[in-house]
Amino acid sequence: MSDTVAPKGKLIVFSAPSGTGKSTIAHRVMQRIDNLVFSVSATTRAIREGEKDGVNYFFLTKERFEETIRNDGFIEYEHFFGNYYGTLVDKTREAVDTGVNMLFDLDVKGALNLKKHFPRRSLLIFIKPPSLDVLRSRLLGRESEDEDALEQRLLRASFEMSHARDFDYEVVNDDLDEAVDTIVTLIEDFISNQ
Ligand SMILES: Nc1ncnc2c1ncn2[C@@H]1O[C@H](COP(=O)(O)OP(=O)(O)OP(=O)(O)O)[C@@H](O)[C@H]1O
Ligand SMILES: Nc1nc2c(ncn2[C@@H]2O[C@H](COP(=O)(O)O)[C@@H](O)[C@H]2O)c(=O)[nH]1
Repeated sequence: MSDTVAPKGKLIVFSAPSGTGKSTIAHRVMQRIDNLVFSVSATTRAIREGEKDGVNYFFLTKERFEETIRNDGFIEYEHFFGNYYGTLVDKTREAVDTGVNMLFDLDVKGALNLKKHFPRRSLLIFIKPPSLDVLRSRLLGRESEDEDALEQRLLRASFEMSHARDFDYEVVNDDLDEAVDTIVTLIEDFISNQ
């Protein structure tokens, strides 16, 4: 898949250490911007309370995920936190070709890979927590992980933070309303100016 045939849709990518608030911000941003559709990734991780298959993720078995890898079904995929996560090629191609703007929530490697496929069509926004202590308390407050899984996520945070400068923009999610306002402006400018 390449960027050279002037596809119409734009790709907006959020990355951040787990627990920073990407999903929370994504939800609010989608309420404010028309023609912006969330890219539903595939994953092998267990479904969380309140999540729905096909809405938050396509929840696949490891075997099904690996079959999809063999069939070149992912634009990008990564393995971390003991699970696979990947962006489905068909869904992305369809959106881009039909002029739909998509919002992605990807780890840093996935974000940088997607940008390689769509260098001019993608906007990478890195969302930072105010501090690692705040990140820990947000993850604790979410009550979605056991202690081991929480420590795994915090350990990976410094790796993710080390790539912040590779992104087009960095935004701190301290005050949620302010972060959302800033990000909405960045996205609206990007969508309208290119
Ligand atoms: N600005 C903020 N101030 C205080 N709490 C926040 C803020 N933004 C998000 N939160 C809370 O932090 C927790 C983590 O947020 P969220 O699930 O959106 O993170 P995430 O980056 O999407 O994590 P993951 O990558 O693990 O999916 C949630 O309980 C959310 O309500
Ligand atoms: N490279 C990719 N990373 C992805 C994708 N979908 C989600 N993610 C990232 O996974 C972590 C953990 O998510 P969680 O739902 O288990 O908390 C998060 O940081 C996402 O950004 C993907 O398709 N590719």
